[in-house]
Amino acid sequence: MPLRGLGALGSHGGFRKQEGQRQRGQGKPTWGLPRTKKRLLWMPLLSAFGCLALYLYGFRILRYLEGAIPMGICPIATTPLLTDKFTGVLRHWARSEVPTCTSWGAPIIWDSTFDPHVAKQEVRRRNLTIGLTVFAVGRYLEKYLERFLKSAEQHFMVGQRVVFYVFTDRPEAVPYMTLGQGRLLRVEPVQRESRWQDVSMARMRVLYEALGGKLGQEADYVFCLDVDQRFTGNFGPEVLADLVAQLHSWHYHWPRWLLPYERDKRSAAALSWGEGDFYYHAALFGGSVAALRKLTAHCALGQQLDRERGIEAVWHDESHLNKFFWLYKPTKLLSPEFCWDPKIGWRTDIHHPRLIWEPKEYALVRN
Ligand SMILES: CC(=O)N[C@H]1[C@@H](OP(=O)(O)OP(=O)(O)OC[C@H]2O[C@@H](n3ccc(=O)[nH]c3=O)[C@H](O)[C@@H]2O)O[C@H](CO)[C@H](O)[C@@H]1O
Ligand SMILES: [Mn+2]
Repeated sequence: MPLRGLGALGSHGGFRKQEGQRQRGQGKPTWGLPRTKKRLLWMPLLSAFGCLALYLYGFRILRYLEGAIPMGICPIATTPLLTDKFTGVLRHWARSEVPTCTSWGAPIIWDSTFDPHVAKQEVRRRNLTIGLTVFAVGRYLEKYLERFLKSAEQHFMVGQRVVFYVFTDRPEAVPYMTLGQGRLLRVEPVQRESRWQDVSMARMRVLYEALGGKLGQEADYVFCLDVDQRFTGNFGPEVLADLVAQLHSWHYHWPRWLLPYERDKRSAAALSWGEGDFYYHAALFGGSVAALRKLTAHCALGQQLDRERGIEAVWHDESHLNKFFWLYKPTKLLSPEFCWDPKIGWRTDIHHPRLIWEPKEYALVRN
């Protein structure tokens, strides 16, 4: 439709100009070509221009408009009751345009709603160690791991005791890193699955085992991340809680019925049409060791049951994670600023992205 509109506008404009010139030139057409030929020339030109504009900007405009879909806000009566174990009283008033709490009373952390120093002191006072797990299997290692780790060393839990766990099929290829005091990196070998979907899903079982072993003994809280991203800003203890879920940057404005949950009732990850709170991103989740043991056990079991039935959830581990968070509500949600895709473009509610997606080069890393 817009193309036809543009074409029509073009030919109309050309016609009007011709009329005007004919008057000034006493009836003689000043342009060399007859009117129909000119129209034939202009129409495809303008249509091609319209197509190009739509291709280049149409998608961005749609994304931009999507940002205007209201997300709802936290009821005033609830806000004073909400304090966070790590950051104390949350400044809900600082972000009155976005929801800062869930219906079950969990805070949603946005930029400016917390005082980072309070959480830092709390972690030191409790002498906590924070784990960060990442998988780099196959070509994901060369493509993403070094930048991920360097950015994590720069921005993740700065000044805290941190243990990085890299799970890989080629431990010898993990780049050497100089780490700050109280920070260490462990490399854990894993088997390489042949399908990328299986690599992604196998993380749940591997993490379950690791949390029951050394990782679970060394760390108090753990964050489990995709490797195809990098930290761009301070990612501190304000994100800590018993069970932490990440709002998916592509879906946080969408109405619930549009969210890409697994709908096939045969799958262990299935959610029916009335179910689901938010759509959570599997590229980042975290919590206490005990809570994550429960989460990873649930997802690994769901994936196993599906495999036995010969089915696979639409978004693999992410579908099972969304089912888990529907059944067991997260105690803290992170705004999309904590895992942002810059491809979406500018949004008024995204003030300070702290972790951003790397460009996806599936052809390079997955095949
Ligand atoms: C928005 C979106 O599309 N999200 C889903 C999509 O994420 P992604 O498209 O982000 O998946 P991905 O390719 O990043 O895979 C997930 C993670 O597994 C690791 N990895 C994966 C494959 C591999 O060969 N080697 C390796 O190391 C790596 O840490 C990677 O970051 O697909 C995943 C796998 O189904 C999950 O369902 C995600 O939730
Ligand atoms: Mn990813």
